[in-house]
Amino acid sequence: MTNMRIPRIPTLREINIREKRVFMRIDINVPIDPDKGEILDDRRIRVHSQTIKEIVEKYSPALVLGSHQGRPGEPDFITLERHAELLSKYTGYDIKFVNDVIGPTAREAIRKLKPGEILLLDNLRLVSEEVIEATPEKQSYTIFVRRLAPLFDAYVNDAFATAHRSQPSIVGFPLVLPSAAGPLFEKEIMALKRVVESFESPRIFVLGGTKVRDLLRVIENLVRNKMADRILTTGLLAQLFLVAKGIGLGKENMRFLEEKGILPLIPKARYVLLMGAPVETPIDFKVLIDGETRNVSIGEINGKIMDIGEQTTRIYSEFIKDAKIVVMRGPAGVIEDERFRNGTIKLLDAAYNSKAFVLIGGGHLSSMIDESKLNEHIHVSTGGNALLLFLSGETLPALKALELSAKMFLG
Ligand SMILES: Nc1ncnc2c1ncn2[C@@H]1O[C@H](COP(=O)(O)OP(=O)(O)O)[C@@H](O)[C@H]1O
Ligand SMILES: O=C(OP(=O)(O)O)[C@H](O)COP(=O)(O)O
Repeated sequence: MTNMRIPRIPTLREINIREKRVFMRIDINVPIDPDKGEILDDRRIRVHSQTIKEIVEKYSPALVLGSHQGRPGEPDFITLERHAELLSKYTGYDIKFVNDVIGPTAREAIRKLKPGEILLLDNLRLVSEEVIEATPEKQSYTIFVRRLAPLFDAYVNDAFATAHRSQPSIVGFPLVLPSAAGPLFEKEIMALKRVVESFESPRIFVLGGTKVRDLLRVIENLVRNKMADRILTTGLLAQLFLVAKGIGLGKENMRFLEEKGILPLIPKARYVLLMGAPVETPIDFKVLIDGETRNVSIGEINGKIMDIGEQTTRIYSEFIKDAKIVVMRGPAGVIEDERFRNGTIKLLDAAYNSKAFVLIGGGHLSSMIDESKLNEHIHVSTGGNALLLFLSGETLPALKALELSAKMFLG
């Protein structure tokens, strides 16, 4: 058991939304093809469709949905028209769409909505206030919240993947309306609780990908909170730890790590090792050399590291198979190239076949999941950074706002 505290969050069982007017924040922010503007992966839309259906069937509210998509100025900042079509397809309900957020057209559409009907507002980040982060108190006074809140009886936050943002649609409404976490948010928290509050061991963290700075922060907290028995490193994180241990990776990989801004993190990596972080590093890699792939042991690395090697994959898989808790975040290799997916696929296979409770987070890793192999022991989180920050011991603003809301409205 760790000493992390999870705030008490109000759920839909504690507020009344039956046939009420409800604003529900969801996160259907999905990868978009930068040239065509098309949705590349709709997993988040499919997952949210489940909970939307659940809520409508159970409570029949006049349900208004809000989500962001991308960030202003980025190619993935698009309107939500196509998202509404997909939500209709996956829920089987006619989900109305309004190309407005807080203006007269949106407010009229919200007023007209009847119990049992569903409306999706346009991209919430079309309102400039939505991209500013501030305290819940401050956000509750934004024009965004003041325009919309009077039209609703309750607020529901089902956007776990945005729980680390202190934006009006996440933290402003809970201070002015009776609020609760939605079913998906609750499910995500239950899965995280299982990891942070469990006594079961061994607990294995399989950390890879490229977000090395964030991962070091996570590891530091894992050590402080005594949460991990082993941390199996892959991706660029593994390369950093090997360099920190004084193992040469060859010029090409060192140049790559330098370009990615990873070398300045060496002192921090040495610090977490000295703190006693149970970090394991690969003993071999799949490399790309003169257009050819080769499996090489550390100590004789030549070429660009692209994936963990066969021996490492085998040994890591054994650890995963014997674990009681497994948390996986970030792919083991350059999965965009199918020649370098083997490590990631095999580690996921070990997780499907283990008896452990498995928590999988992050977009790239989730895109490698074989959905036919999932079972009740595996939780695929919609969260990326939210999950990571939570596991690293930080208080997520969405949780804090819901906790404040419970004190204000539920006593
Ligand atoms: N050895 C490696 N060299 C370069 N990139 C890597 C390596 N291993 C993994 N990656 C990259 O990591 C990226 C995904 O990492 P990240 O964004 O942290 O994952 P997620 O989307 O799950 O949060 C992929 O684009 C993949 O190519
Ligand atoms: O995709 C998201 O987070 P993620 O990149 O951590 O998975 C959320 O929708 C938050 O988006 P943001 O990082 O633009 O605030």
